Amino acid sequence: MNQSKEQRILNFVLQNAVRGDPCSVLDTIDQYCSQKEWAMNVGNEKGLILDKTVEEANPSVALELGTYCGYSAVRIARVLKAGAHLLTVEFNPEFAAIAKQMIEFAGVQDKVKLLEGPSEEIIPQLKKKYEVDTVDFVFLDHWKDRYTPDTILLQECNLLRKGSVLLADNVIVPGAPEFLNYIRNNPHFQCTNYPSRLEYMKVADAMEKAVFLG
Ligand SMILES: O=C(NC/C=C/[C@H]1O[C@@H](Sc2ccncc2)[C@H](O)[C@@H]1O)c1cc([N+](=O)[O-])cc(O)c1O
Ligand SMILES: [Mg+2]
Repeated sequence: MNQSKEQRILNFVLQNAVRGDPCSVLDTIDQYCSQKEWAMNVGNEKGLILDKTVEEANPSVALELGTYCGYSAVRIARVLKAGAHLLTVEFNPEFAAIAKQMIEFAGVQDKVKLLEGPSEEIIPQLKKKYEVDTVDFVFLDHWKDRYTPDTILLQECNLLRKGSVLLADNVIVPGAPEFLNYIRNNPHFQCTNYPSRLEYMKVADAMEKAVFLG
């Protein structure tokens, strides 16, 4: 049975990146996806915005919705302080298996917990089953029509605290217009837009940061 694109990306990393070196894994994925096959990793340009936002938030507990191949999980984990950890949620078992291997190859598995299942089921389990009090940083990069319901669910589950930082990918392409409308008109969030470009393309995209005000 011929391989999936995601399997080809993982194989290219296993054969070309340096085991235990997260930057090498990121560069190798970016090389493959810019030269051989496009894939929906956040990429290096928006990745720099992600890096800066995570460093500024300096989270103890970070949450990612939409693991895909694990590119942003590796990207986030590599800048987390000692003792901090990332919970990343993926519901597609094939992508979860790829991401698990990617995370382990990068050597950040001690900082990352991959939770398999849909975000709408996992989020309500975070407190009791995964012993989370509140999340300090959330990266939204899953289905764009889930950004708003999951942001509401995070609030309903009391998982946000004053100062929790949300960062949403793709608010221009593919776009998340309903999320932008929700979050920018919500007095409990302070929003900032970061114009950038779609990964591996000369197409405009942007990320939206939303700080929860309590
Ligand atoms: O569609 C995009 N992303 C959707 C991502 C989806 C990822 O999250 C889960 S869905 C899920 C995970 C957890 N819980 C519920 C659902 C999928 O299995 C996939 O791993 C996208 C598209 C483009 N583009 O240019 O077309 C560019 C991007 O940067 C993108 O992020
Ligand atoms: Mg994205």
